[in-house]
Order: sequence, then C-alpha cells, then structure tokens
Amino acid sequence: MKPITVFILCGGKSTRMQAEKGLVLFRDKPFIEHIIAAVLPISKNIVLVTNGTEYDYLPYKKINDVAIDKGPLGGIYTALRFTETESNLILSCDIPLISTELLMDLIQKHDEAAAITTLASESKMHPLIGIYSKNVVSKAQEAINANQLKVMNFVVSVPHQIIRFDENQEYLVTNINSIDELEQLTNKLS
Ligand SMILES: Nc1nc2c(ncn2[C@@H]2O[C@H](COP(=O)(O)OP(=O)(O)OP(=O)(O)O)[C@@H](O)[C@H]2O)c(=O)[nH]1
Ligand SMILES: [Mg+2]
Repeated sequence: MKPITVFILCGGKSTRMQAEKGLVLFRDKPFIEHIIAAVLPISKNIVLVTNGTEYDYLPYKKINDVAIDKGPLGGIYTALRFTETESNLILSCDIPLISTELLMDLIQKHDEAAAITTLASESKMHPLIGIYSKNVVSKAQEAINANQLKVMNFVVSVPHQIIRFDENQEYLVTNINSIDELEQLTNKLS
C-alpha cells in the first residue's frame, strides 16, 4: 500500500450540535476516538485539522486552518497544503460508526488516475470520506478564492471516482449533526 496521511476535519461551527462535534460522546467515547480507532489499523499517520485546543489531549499532530471560515473545503485545502504524501484520506469528525473495513475498501478500490475518490450510497454522496491527491491543492485554492465552497462541486471539477457501497453498509457512514440525530441513532441501535 502506498503511504497515506489521514486527516480528520475537526473545525467548523457545529451550529446544529451546539457543542464541539468531534468530542460528542457516542457509546461513552468521543466521536473523534471512534474515527481514530477505525483508522489506526490502516495508518498511524493521523493529523487533526482544528483551530482550537480541545483535541490537545490526543497524541496526534494538529494543524490549523490556513483558510479561515471556509467550511470543510477550507479544511481539505489546509490538509493538502500540509501533506507530504501524494495520497490523503480525508474524513469528517461526525461519522462515529465508520469502520476499518469500509475505509480499506475505499483505499483498495481507489484508482490512481482519479485525483479524488469518494464514497456514495444509492441516495447520498460522501465527499468527506475520500482520498484526495495533493495535486488538487491549487484547484482547491482557486475554488476557495472564488468562494465556491461546496465540496461535491469541487470533487466533480477534477478527475474523480465514486465508489458505491451496498445499502446494508449505509449505516456506517451515518453523519451526526445534532443531538436529535444522535438520539435517533442511539434508539435505532438499541
Ligand atoms: N478544519 C475545518 N473543518 C471544518 C470546517 N467546517 C466544517 N468542518 C468539518 O467538516 C465536517 C462537516 O462539517 P459540517 O457538518 O458540514 O459543518 P459544521 O460547521 O461542523 O456544523 P454546522 O454548523 O452544524 O453546519 C466536520 O468534520 C467539521 O468538523 C472548517 O472551517 N475547518
Ligand atoms: Mg455534517
């Protein structure tokens, strides 16, 4: 396997959650630790893209956004500016059910001709579970300068690959943005 750096996006406003999203507890453990646990069998080269000190207790490198208040695309741009590897796995911090197997599948199916490879289900794209080439850093900068901040629009503007997964794996990418969504998930799983 080619070297890969894993970036977890821990910025943003968390307006819907009203609490630092990566630190919200699910099964007695902060979201971010669920994601790290899924990533560790794949790579220990983990970097958190965060602007605060909330994640300082975790023994991983942290970097600050170089483009402020630009949403997830700003975090991706920061990651690509910083990275020393061509291949980068970029993840949001609000997907506590993500599994090592699904991430391995993404990495194994990734076609090197694609500058970005992301996951999608039947109904939804997941650009914040994706492999991003360092080569798209200047394109990301252009998009940010033009204030075109939708990550999916950015993905389709470069050579990309979308990997579809089975409906029965859909729960693994559940994205939790609010306490209501967290409660729904907890109820569904109990
Ligand atoms: N580094 C960084 N990450 C971000 C930024 N904005 C959002 N994210 C991350 O991107 C992922 C998806 O975030 P969203 O749910 O779209 O946005 P949010 O701002 O965290 O939450 P809302 O305010 O409720 O929309 C999460 O992992 C966020 O931590 C940002 O400006 N910088
Ligand atoms: Mg979200």
